[in-house]
Amino acid sequence: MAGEHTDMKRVISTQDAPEAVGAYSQATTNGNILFTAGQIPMTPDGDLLDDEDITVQTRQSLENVKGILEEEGLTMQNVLKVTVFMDDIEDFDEMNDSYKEYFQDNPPARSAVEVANLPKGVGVEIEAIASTE
Ligand SMILES: C=C(N)C(=O)O
Repeated sequence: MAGEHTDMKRVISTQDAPEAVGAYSQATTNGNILFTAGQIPMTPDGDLLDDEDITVQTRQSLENVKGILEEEGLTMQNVLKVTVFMDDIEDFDEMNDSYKEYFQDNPPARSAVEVANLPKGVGVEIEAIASTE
């Protein structure tokens, strides 16, 4: 039947990424595809790295993405699409250098954009869409 849904939405929760700082889940999946929330440079213990340079902030954001994927038995190789939000596009090269550490071969599609402000005053926020297969 058209519009029939066979896979239910499921919320993913892990201690390997920071708790949500607002009304959202760390990630959701329907069993085929997984969406992470935008990950900011906050450690799983809740330490905010907003004063660190973009290299460090990018690494922590991606460590959080990685932690969420690992909760589901996935790796960064499962990632299909990434969106990187920065509060200053001049940070692009620095962000990209750290980013490359996580996606060496066949990197996912990506959009990288400057936005006016990010939650908690951080410099970067990164979200990912991954295949669960
Ligand atoms: C940090 C977020 N992902 C949010 O506030 O939606």
